Amino acid sequence: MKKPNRKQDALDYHAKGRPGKIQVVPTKPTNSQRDLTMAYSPGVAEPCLRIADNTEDVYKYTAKGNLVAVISNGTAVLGLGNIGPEASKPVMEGKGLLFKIYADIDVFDLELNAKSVDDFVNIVKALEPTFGGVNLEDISAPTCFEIERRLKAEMNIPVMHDDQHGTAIISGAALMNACQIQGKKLDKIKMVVNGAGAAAISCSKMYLSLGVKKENLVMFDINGLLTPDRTDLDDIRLEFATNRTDIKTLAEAMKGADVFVGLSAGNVVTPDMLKAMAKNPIVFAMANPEPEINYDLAVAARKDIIMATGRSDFPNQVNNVLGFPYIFRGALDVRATAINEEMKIAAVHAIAEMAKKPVPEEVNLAYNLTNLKFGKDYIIPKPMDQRLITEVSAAVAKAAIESGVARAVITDWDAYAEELRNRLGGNDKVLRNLTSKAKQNPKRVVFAEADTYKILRAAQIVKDDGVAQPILLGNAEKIKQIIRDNDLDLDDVQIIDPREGKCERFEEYAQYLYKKRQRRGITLLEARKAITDRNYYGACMVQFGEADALISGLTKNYATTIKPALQIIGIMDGVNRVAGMYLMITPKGPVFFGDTTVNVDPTVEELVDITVLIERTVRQFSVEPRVALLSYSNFGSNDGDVPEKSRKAVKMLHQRYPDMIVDGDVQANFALNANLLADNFPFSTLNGKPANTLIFPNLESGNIAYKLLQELGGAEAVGPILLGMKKPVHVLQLGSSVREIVNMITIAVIDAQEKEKTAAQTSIKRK
Ligand SMILES: NC(=O)C1=CN([C@@H]2O[C@H](COP(=O)(O)OP(=O)(O)OC[C@H]3O[C@@H](n4cnc5c(N)ncnc54)[C@H](OP(=O)(O)O)[C@@H]3O)[C@@H](O)[C@H]2O)C=CC1
Ligand SMILES: CC(=O)C(=O)O
Ligand SMILES: [Mg+2]
Repeated sequence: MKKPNRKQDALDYHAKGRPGKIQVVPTKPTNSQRDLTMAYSPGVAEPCLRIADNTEDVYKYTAKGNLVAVISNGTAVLGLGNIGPEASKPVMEGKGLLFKIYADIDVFDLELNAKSVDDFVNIVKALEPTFGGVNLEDISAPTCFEIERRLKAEMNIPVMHDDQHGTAIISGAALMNACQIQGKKLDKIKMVVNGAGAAAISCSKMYLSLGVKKENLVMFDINGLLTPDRTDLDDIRLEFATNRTDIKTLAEAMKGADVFVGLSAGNVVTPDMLKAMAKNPIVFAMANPEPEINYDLAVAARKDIIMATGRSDFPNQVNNVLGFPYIFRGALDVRATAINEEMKIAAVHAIAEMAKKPVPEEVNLAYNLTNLKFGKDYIIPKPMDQRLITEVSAAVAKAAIESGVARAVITDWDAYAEELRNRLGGNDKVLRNLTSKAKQNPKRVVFAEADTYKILRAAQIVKDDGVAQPILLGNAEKIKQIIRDNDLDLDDVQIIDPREGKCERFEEYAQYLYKKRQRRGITLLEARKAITDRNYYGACMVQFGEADALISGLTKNYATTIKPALQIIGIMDGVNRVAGMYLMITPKGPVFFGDTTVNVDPTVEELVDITVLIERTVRQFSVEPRVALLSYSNFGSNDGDVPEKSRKAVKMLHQRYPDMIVDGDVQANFALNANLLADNFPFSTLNGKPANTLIFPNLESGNIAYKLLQELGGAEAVGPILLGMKKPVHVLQLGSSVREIVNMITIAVIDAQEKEKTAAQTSIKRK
């Protein structure tokens, strides 16, 4: 089978749109002359003078306190080696991205042309006024040890070489837990460490401090076993030299070993080596991107193994990503002058303990798993576990205070935990959760416009990700040509050409349409012609259970696309109309908008129907709906047909659905600002939190609002999500991007899952 072109995907991911992965975003208003006067000269002079009087005020008036420098010279980039500072930049930008999404820390990545210790140290030291902390990254041993030692001694902000200490913390926690599960004692285990670089040395020191005995640890570098008689070793490595004379090779060392730790290079360990290890072995193959031994090979070699890698695509990802965002978060929040041993050990224990607690459902969902629990395949928490920020950052901050390196004190730990949770926002999380939900039960999705590159590209992505099984409708030759021209891996995907005589279901579908519409003026001839239209054919496939969902609309207008689906499939029982909704991913979090696509000027009853449809669907996305019916007035403050309509609809909703959190008429700013609402309208049933579901009084306002937000507010629009159809049909916006199509396919799969669930419940009730 042809391999999907993932290398090209990775290149496109970095190159498309604005090149790279991060940008700088102003945090203050900049929209008037007055704003600019304050942001720059003359207003900026005021904070300058305050800071000149009291240097500590730099934390008060600038971004320093939340700004970390990720600094590398490119000499040991992942396991790729000394590839230079420019080539290390994607990794450092990636690290910046992770700092931001996991701990809301801003990062400048700095790639230095500085190989010698002196050059490197002088540059970084001079940067102290700018940053709240320094994360050294991918600097090779032994230079990295001296660089870090000097910077820690000579700087007054936290400095941490993450490959050393981040890795030591995470793998230390993993080792403690793995030993507990395998019934091994840290002070008894026999350990083989492959690699004697930054990560391996520092991890080994951590293991010794956790109880591993030095005489039970042997270490290898590229030239073999570290022994005292080797003349090429510096003092740091000589510390791990062994006097054992019975072993020379890695294979020999592995015989009877309890634990293998790899921080070296990919594919240097064989299944036979694992077979020679002691009972219940522990293998951490942490080289990136290729582990020392492939995960599948390792678990095939030993049934009793605990196997971990640095990668996210296998169980037990032992990777420093689990630590650095939260360690720096805790250190910054108490303005620590250093990241000391106490803070590191606190992080080890916080991470290890977290793995033993029950796993929140959203973590299972995020990883497409059903029952993650402490055990061989779950020795440490998953990177997407949102408890990490509260558990690890708080533990680190506490240890900083207790060990005397904090310059700020936290007393209200509950408030701090809430502050940490609020830092996470909820944006990409919603999309990630939707993808995970879709992957749990992928569905067959038929594409009416499969003869376009964008659709095929999206089909490739959802197929690769296990979100959906695509079915391609269209001219088979043309589709195959596009697949070939673009090196796509869709050869094994079903292609159907709906032209007469080219597919077996054609006549059956034509007869079905004819029967449904014969009293609405259609002839059999016309029905046959209609079925050659892929929107009719696709709708029939869904109606007849040959596909679970239909996606169309990329090249045709909305009305043309939706009409065949309405004729063939029709609307849901108990529902009076269809409606359209968008999930808007805004800088302040996700908000649902409706009706944005179908009903031009709904009556009060229609507005009630639309609200109910939307409220139910929002629930299906695992979000508790808080619904506001918007207008230009607040709870009767203005007369007019529009506010009157929203008001009446809310009254009916309150009567018919007393449990629904819904209110209106209300202006958008009040609906979205909980404080403003509480101050002015304390009686509102929306009080407490901002609304997350906005119902517009008519199509005009809904459509204009979402398009404005998309174009001017930088929001991502996921949709239009068509609600109320009997079976899943979703209509793309004309000219949607591949990302938008992928999002819609995900929505369609979830829709199919939910409809399947409802059908099953209905059939149980009937029985
Ligand atoms: N999972 C995680 O979180 C992390 C993983 N890593 C991974 O660990 C590896 C090392 O990183 P780092 O310590 O920063 O880099 P360094 O360059 O500092 O160290 C690499 C070490 O590996 C040794 N080595 C290379 N090839 C072999 C081999 N075939 N057999 C034995 N030893 C070998 C080198 O030997 P010599 O000294 O003789 O050159 C050196 O001691 C990388 O693959 C990196 O991706 C690093 C940090 C975190
Ligand atoms: C994960 C990491 O920091 C590395 O592989 O270098
Ligand atoms: Mg690294």
